[in-house]
Amino acid sequence: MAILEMTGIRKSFASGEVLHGVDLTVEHGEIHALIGHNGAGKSTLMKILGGVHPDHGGTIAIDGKPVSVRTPKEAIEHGIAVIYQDFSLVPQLTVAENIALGREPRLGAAALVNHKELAARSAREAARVGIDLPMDQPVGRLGVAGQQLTEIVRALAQEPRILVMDEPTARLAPNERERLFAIMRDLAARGVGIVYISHFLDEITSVADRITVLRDGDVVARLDAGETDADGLARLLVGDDVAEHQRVTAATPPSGDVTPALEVTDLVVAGRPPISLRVAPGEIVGIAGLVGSGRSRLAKAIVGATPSTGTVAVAGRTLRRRTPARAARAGVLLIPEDRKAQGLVMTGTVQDNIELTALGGELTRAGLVRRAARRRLVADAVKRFQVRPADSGRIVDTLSGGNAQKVLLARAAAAGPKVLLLDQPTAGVDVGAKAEIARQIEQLARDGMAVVLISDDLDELLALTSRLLIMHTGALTATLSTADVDRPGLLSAISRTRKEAA
Ligand SMILES: Nc1ncnc2c1ncn2[C@@H]1O[C@H](COP(=O)(O)OP(=O)(O)OP(=O)(O)O)[C@@H](O)[C@H]1O
Repeated sequence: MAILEMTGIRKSFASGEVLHGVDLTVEHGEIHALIGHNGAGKSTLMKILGGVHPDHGGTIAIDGKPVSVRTPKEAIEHGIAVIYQDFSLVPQLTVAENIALGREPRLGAAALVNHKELAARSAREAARVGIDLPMDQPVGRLGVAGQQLTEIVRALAQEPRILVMDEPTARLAPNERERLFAIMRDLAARGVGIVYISHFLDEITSVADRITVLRDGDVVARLDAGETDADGLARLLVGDDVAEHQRVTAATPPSGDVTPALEVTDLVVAGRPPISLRVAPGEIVGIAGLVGSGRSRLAKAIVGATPSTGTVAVAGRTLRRRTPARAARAGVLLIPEDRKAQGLVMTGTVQDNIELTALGGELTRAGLVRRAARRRLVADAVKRFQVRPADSGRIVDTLSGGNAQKVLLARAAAAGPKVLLLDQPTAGVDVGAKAEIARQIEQLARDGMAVVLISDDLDELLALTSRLLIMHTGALTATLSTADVDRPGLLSAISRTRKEAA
């Protein structure tokens, strides 16, 4: 008997019905992948299972018995744990406190939390699944990968019978991903039913047992993982004409003596060795490394979002007293990894968000044509980055995760900076849109923008960049010419630097 059966699930929002009678069955010990394009309805279906959207049609049965899952608490009582795509952590609380959230050990009958017991128990729960985390740090200070791992430990600590993971690897580096797969296989071997959402199609064919494909709120295919490969899945997802992962002619940096768009000299961040780098106008430079290698931190330091010493020059002019606002005015923009905390105003419309950075530019001075010009600019950005629905009046919080990510990119492009620092720009974006975003990044470079691309997606780095910088524990350990390296070569460069530094 199946551990989970969702039957005829329907769900509507004010904008209309987004799930049109979806069936999903998961067996004991099965890893079941749920895939589909951005906005297909995957997260909505899993939020229903997690008790977040009580008003839905259809039924849910566990071990053949119909159950009511109308609140998150009911979901937990039925042994359902859901790891959401955009985290539900409390940034001010420590890692240990977040892991124990809602399950805090009490001191006697009093309402006081037993902090000592809490810290010890959370550490035990993390150790049991082989995840190493700084237990007494506020979770808001961790990078996105650390936050993702905290969510995973928290979910596993509930010892769920049904575990849902909504894009758990979108923000993890390759080594962390492998660890998570080992955990998943182990849980499955113990009979847990796992629903796994991911846009990494090659991961899916290797880790999942069965696959359900959603398109616009309908199930369009159900198959065994062994029946297909990543290309086959890509075709199922978006039709026949996609799945281009080949090299998009990497932008060639202009030859001769051009002033670099970005010149970083002896940048020292958190006491690590000084870093210098130059990026020419029209060049795309990639930064690869493991989680914790200091890539995001370097990007933040360049725009002054984190303290550093050394100099940063944009188009030959040194930035004085670096802050993100000054850096943006000088023409260098960072699109951070954490779209919710640092990137987007979730309660604002798509229009509001895109204007936010585009303002301050020429549009504010354009007098009468201002409003019309703005509207055109936003509509153009929405179209270019394939935001769905293509409605600039939509509140960002009601977009699917991948579409929110596209708004962030559209906004950056609309601002027209000289230098764009992109930190994991396609995390959570489906294959079709990914290829389109790659084309847009390429186009921005062709138009003369310098791009620094931080990514865990090695194929993306290989397809788009002309040079690759490898980082490890805050230091720049190698520079490779992309033309001279392939995927295995890049992987080994990333892990080699780890051994050398150890
Ligand atoms: N709170 C909401 N209000 C209105 N519409 C919503 C809300 N939440 C989701 N939607 C809409 O429901 C549809 C399905 O979204 P959902 O987040 O389930 O997609 P998804 O398949 O998980 O996409 P992604 O891969 O981008 O995460 C989208 O059109 C989205 O805009």
